[in-house]
Amino acid sequence: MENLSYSLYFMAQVLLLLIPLLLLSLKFGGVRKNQPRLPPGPWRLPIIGSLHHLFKSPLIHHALADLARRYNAPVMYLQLGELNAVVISSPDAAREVMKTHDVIFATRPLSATVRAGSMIADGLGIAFSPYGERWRQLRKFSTMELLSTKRVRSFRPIREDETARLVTEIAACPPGELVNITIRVATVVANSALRAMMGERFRRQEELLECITQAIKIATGFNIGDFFPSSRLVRAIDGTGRKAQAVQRKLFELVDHAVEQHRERRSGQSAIDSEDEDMLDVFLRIQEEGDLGCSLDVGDIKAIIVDLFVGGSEPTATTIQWAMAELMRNPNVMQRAQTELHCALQDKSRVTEDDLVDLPYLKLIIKETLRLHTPGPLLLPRECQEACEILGYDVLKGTIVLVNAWAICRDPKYWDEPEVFKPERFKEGTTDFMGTDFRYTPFGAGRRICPGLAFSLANVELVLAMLLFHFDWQLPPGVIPSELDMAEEMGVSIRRKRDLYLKPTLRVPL
Ligand code: HEM
Repeated sequence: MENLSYSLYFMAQVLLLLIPLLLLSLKFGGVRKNQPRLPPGPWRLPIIGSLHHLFKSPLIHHALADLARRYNAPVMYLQLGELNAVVISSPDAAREVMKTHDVIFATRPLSATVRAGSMIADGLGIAFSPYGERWRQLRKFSTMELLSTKRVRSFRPIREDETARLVTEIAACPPGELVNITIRVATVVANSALRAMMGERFRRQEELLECITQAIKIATGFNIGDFFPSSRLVRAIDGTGRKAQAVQRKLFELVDHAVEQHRERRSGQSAIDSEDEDMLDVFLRIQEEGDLGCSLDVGDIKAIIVDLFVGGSEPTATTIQWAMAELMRNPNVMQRAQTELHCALQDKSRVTEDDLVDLPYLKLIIKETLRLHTPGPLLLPRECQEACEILGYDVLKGTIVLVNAWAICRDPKYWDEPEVFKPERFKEGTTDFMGTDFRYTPFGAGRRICPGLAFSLANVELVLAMLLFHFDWQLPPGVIPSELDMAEEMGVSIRRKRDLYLKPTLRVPL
């Protein structure tokens, strides 16, 4: 009897507990109907969310491509610490982000590392300025004054001089010696870019390059503080913010120094011919003339120069390095490219930029290289400024959006034999770099598309043409083409993990 009354009492307790739970769940069920329909994604842990899934590969674009495949999710939701993120892995979804809703996604997120750097106090430059009037003015200034076709053409003597120096140095190597292509190419691209930006007069070039290397390491490292922006403790333990600040300060001090050098030179001489101006000259002239329609202070100048140099040099160099590696792995393609060059140049002893127009196959090689080795595999992140829908899924305001252009460029749904290097695939059709074919967006698309396209391609085409015209190339002894190491490593762009060494044989002396 005692047991029975205890059981009744227990059941009554359970019922008493269940009724409110039932009511709550009914209420909760009602709310759920109005809850956002988030895209699918991997399971999450408390606090860190989906972060642990990213550690499955040291290359984040690989890890994200695997997850998107596993969850069959062209639009995939991830909770990265305190941040909401959505990863885009299909051309249709990419079109919605970079075309249909371009304005909503035209701002970039500012990570805790970037916020911590003094960058913000000095000016955000083009890449980090939020979408709006200020960004529009800076972008217009850059595209019309610094990176226009006319301006890029005016840097032609610099490019031809630097590439001629590269050929002379390689030709002077003892016969049979292996040449480190990775370093040679990185140097020629950095020197061309620095001369175009700051002229030949910049005396602290080595210091600047070292500082930029540091900045790249910090910006591309895995900084746990970036995922917990509200936690001072995590940021303090992480310590990246302090390092970023120190490097940024040094970087800006060096650019300040270059600005001073330019000011001194300008004050001591009459107007510089527009053809002879480097980018800093253009900045200072426009600042003096004051006809930009907006203020341009030294902070802006510093931030833009750093943007252009940091954002532009490494992707340009890695494109050339990957192209050389692919040509060594594909001797037929190499032979065809060299035949095209020698036919187009006939008896000439050097390549000039005028010759590049007659090299359609070389241009196909560059396109194919940018497909297989998309330098910015996740483009540059965007931030959702207003809740919206992508392929029927809700994307919340403040969500970080990553477009996995690398995964789309290697997806067999959109490319025939995607892992094979086949420049001919671009022969037919109209796919170009302008971001209108969302299967292929190595330079991004929409309002934020890369403004350095012409500047970059001018370098890639000339350096490649010179290397293939003046030399024949062999792999190191014992390495066969199909076994050439193609491992990747994360930098500002996806670069080769190990340097590429090749043996040159001089074919056409300069
Ligand atoms: C092969 C070489 C290059 C590749 C693959 C590349 C790729 C990209 C990509 C994917 C973006 C983001 C686009 C988006 O969000 O839709 C970007 C932005 C940018 N790139 Fe490049 N880039 C290259 C070279 C350059 C060069 C040479 C410069 C300058 C001299 C440059 C300057 C910039 C700047 C300033 C932005 C930010 C634009 C903005 O936010 O409005 N890039 N680039």
